[in-house]
Amino acid sequence: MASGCHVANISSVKSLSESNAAALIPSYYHTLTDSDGHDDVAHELAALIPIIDFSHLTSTDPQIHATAVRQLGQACQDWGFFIVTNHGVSENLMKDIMEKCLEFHNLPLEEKKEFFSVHNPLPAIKYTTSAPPRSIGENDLYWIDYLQFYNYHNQCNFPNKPPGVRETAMEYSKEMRGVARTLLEGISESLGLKPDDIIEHSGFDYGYQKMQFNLYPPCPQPDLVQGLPPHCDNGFLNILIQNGISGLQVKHDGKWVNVNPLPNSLVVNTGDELEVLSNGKYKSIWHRAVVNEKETRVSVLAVHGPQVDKEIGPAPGLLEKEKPLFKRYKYGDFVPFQLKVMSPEMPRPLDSLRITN
Ligand SMILES: O=C(O)CCC(=O)C(=O)O
Ligand SMILES: [Fe+2]
Repeated sequence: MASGCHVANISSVKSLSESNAAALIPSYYHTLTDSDGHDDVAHELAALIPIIDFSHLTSTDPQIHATAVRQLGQACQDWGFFIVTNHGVSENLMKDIMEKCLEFHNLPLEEKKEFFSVHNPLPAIKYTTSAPPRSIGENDLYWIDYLQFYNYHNQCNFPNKPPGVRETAMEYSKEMRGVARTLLEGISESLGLKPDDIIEHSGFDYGYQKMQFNLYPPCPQPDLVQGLPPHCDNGFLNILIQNGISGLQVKHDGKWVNVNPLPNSLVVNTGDELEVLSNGKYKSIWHRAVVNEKETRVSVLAVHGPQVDKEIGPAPGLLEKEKPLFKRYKYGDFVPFQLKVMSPEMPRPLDSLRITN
């Protein structure tokens, strides 16, 4: 890491936001350029983000199920982003995990610093500030503090503070894995495969899961900064809940679209490994988080991927009829390379896995 890197000297965006020093945001936070600013947001498209009724997907009526599978496939193909309703995850559990997220960020800095890490991209538990999850300390900083923890290889790396977070996070992560599994079965079917094809090929049931507690404090100059820069996520399906404050934007048809929170719904996006397993049909999608002047935005993310030591590639069932567009690779070898800042103008790390001829 460059010695001039600012992130090592910053305690948290939360404390910066709460101090007078925030009145003029330091220039190293100015990452929202004119060409990619708030003006480019296509507000008219927000209402078109697909909504998937999860109860239709799990319906025992074959026709209702088949329609839901078709809608899910269409949503993955057209948007790579969709909102899931009637998912059956308890509202109390969703409320509890959001509260634990906020309680974590409200802990004294000294307590949070136990998990502070800017150097190691994949520690078991990591708290950091200002750096997007895909970088390890650039001089472009972002208006976010976050805690992330991993749950795979039968390891449960859940934090032990604030009190009760462990139990809530364990229950929530189990629920999210279940939702992701059912969605993945539907997606597999939508590709003409057997429901458990993707799950089996990738070792999903023993797969990678990452949880992330994001905090975007109020920002006096929201038009200059970004919470998270444009990026694509790794993994299959990433599930986000948020506290009713807008900020997430998805790139669709070359324009940014606000993903406005719908009460009690889950926001789902497709990640790099779904692009690979679907042999390029369901693209990993660009998104970013912007911030606002008045309110603290909180989001909880659950990322789901293949088994870390498994070699994966386009689903074998698809290759009976088509040529592979991606090389096979071991997921665990690739994850660290995905932890890099990207922009829609740059080739994605995933593109290095493409078969070009
Ligand atoms: O907080 C959000 O709305 C987006 C979070 C996100 O995209 C991420 O953490 O990868
Ligand atoms: Fe993301």
